[in-house]
Amino acid sequence: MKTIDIKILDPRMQEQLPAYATPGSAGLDLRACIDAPIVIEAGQTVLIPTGLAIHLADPGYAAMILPRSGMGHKNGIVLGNLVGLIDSDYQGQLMVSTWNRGHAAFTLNPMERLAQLIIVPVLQVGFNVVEEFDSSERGAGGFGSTGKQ
Ligand SMILES: O=c1ccn([C@H]2C[C@H](O)[C@@H](COP(=O)(O)OP(=O)(O)OP(=O)(O)O)O2)c(=O)[nH]1
Repeated sequence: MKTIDIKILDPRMQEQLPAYATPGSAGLDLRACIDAPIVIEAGQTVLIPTGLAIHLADPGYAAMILPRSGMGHKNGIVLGNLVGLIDSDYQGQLMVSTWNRGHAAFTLNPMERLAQLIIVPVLQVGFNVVEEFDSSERGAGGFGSTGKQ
């Protein structure tokens, strides 16, 4: 398993570093490193610290912050930026833009599992400017152009 550098910015995270819940898990839970419960009103977005910083260092990787399914589906707690993209050279604290898209206030408790982090491979590309592309079966068709079935 690849290892990456991590800084523990909040001592409470010492005992609960993100870990894969099962051998097949893709995501690492991120916790709300807050000192007291925060009430997030319906429609409100708040930036929540995680107490952690990572440095992927390799431009062939990125990290993404995604909602937790249960929090999103049951409580309407998703991400204000929909997906958080963590650059390989970012060394600051991982922050979770937390959006209550639901219709009721939600109380976020200290150290509650809030979102999840996945590490993904990334391909950086250069551009080859052309006038015409080589032809392809799809061409410019999109947005349902292949029909409903
Ligand atoms: O949910 C997020 C999204 C981003 N970041 C951090 C890591 C990322 O590498 C950095 C910049 O993010 P992004 O490039 O998406 O932000 P931007 O609004 O385009 O600002 P910048 O000009 O800093 O790139 O902020 C987080 O901690 N949480």
